[in-house]
Amino acid sequence: MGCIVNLNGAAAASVRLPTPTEGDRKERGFCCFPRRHRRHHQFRPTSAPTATNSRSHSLTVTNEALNVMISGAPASGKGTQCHLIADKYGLVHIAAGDLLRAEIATGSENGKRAKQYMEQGQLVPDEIVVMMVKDRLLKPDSKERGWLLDGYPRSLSQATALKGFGFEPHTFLLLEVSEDLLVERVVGRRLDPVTGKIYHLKYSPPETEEIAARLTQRFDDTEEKVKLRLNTHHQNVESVLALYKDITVKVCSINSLLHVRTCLFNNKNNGISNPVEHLWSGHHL
Ligand SMILES: Nc1ncnc2c1ncn2[C@@H]1O[C@H](COP(=O)(O)OP(=O)(O)O)[C@@H](O)[C@H]1O
Repeated sequence: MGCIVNLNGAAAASVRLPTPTEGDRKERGFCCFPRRHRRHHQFRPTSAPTATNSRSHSLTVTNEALNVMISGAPASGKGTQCHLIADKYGLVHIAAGDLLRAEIATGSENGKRAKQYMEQGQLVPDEIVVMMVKDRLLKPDSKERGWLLDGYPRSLSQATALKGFGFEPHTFLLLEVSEDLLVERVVGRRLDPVTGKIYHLKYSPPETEEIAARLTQRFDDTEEKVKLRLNTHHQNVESVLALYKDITVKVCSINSLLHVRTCLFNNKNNGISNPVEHLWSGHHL
């Protein structure tokens, strides 16, 4: 079994962690980091250590920050999970799509080129994306706090490029949701440009007429474009997985960190042992 890490943040790397009992795991949501990456992490807990079991194994303190990659199809719940995970561990959330949209907003040549690909639901060429992500990962906050890289890599060449620059994740999270559900979520998804809140016309409608009137839709959130993006996603994820297979954790249809923890805990041999499709309510995009 890999290194046990409590995703509830109840134990810190600066203490000797108890070996969790079965009951501990169920109650507090432990997850397993794959054996190959039984590295020494410095996790930043959100609460004080509580466990004082004498049967202990140690996590040596180093200055190494936690580095996580997360991948999932459009509307698979990545945004929600990223917010929760980054918040929990104090990680810098770096979303490739956000970096690209920011570039588009500057009106630069790279931004204009990127937009053409994004409108087609295609991957933006590596020469634009790779350097953008690399530069962001090199910023001091990413190095100091650790990072949660969202939506990158989406191809083997992107993964290999990042590896070549010396960036390696400790774990690769893959969210898996059925295609029908994804299309429905994407097509009904709306953004409130004032608050930044995401709504769904059917599952999570705006609270007032005033909010409803100002909602916007992402230019690539149409059925046609999401299907293109889904195809691209499925084609590319397999090759990326090949590179990270030893550190991949698959998570099915989740809508809260609790469910991520459940899936992480139940993950065995990189397979899916706890599909929680029924837990998905569709209310959290
Ligand atoms: N790593 C990447 N490589 C190439 N293109 C990307 C990458 N990440 C995002 N994009 C482009 O930006 C678009 C929007 O990405 P994103 O915001 O992550 O939304 P989604 O998860 O819905 O695809 C993608 O459809 C793609 O065109």
